[in-house]
Amino acid sequence: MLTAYNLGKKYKQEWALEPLSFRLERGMYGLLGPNGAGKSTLMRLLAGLMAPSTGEATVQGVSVRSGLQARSRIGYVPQTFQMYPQLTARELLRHTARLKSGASRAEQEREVERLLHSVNLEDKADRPARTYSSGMVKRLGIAQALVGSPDVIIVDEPTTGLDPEERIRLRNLLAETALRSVILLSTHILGDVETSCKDVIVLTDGKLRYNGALSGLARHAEGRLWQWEASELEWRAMAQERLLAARRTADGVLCRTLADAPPTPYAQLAEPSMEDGYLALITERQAKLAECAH
Ligand SMILES: Nc1ncnc2c1ncn2[C@@H]1O[C@H](COP(=O)(O)OP(=O)(O)OP(=O)(O)O)[C@@H](O)[C@H]1O
Repeated sequence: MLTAYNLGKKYKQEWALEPLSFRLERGMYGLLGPNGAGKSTLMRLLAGLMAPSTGEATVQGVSVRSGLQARSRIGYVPQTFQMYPQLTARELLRHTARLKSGASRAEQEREVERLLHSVNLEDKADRPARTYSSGMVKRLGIAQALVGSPDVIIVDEPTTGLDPEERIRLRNLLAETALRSVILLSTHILGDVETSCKDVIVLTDGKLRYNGALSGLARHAEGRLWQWEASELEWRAMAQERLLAARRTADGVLCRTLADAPPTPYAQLAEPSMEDGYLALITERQAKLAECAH
């Protein structure tokens, strides 16, 4: 179990992450938010890599800042995983196993082989990392985070740079791991969250905006999602940035937008998806900021 109690981070006078609290049980959770929302700050705080300005995070009741005891319980994969270029995948995983795992050498070896297989790096396991593609480095990053079967795995943008086959393989590996661990994955790819996570955390401007079931996210766009068919001329005259989607039809362009009132007399309320709900959440905030600025 991963818990945040009043956890927050300030840089000088500014909150990068305003104090927040939550409790995550075993399973896979999506962490969503626009650029600068505070996702990396939250992940680094939860991984114990950064001292909070307030509050604390714990794994199974142990503070994530309590050194070795906590480190073996947490696996973290940063957005860009860096390693010594001359090390091979097998060497890195062996080294990580020695540091993190209390198991016997023979068990550590078995785990290294199992992980190389899981991330499809068996064939390249003895080549130096400098010869790896970015997707292979990403997969190696995931494998090192899984060493020692930690209780919590935090992954920043896990599928960026992976081809579709590898993306599916990785998603399945994380889904299987989520049966026994807490997995928090930050991503800009809503599809990854939709296929893998039951619950989601949304941050905007350093604030916790939503923490709950993925299915509940759509509710934020309910009664505010409008759809109508515009002629091509009307569509060209519209403020395009206000449209969530525009799809050509036989007679014109099918438009969707978020608004408190119908944007045209022909617009009808539409059934929102999780993505519409997410966009409603993050644009609400931007709209309020714009109002304040005027
Ligand atoms: N070292 C730092 N010093 C000052 N401000 C910082 C520092 N690191 C991050 N910030 C600020 O904290 C806020 C949150 O940043 P963070 O990197 O956590 O966002 P993010 O959601 O991960 O963004 P992205 O999706 O772009 O990676 C931003 O306003 C950022 O400018």
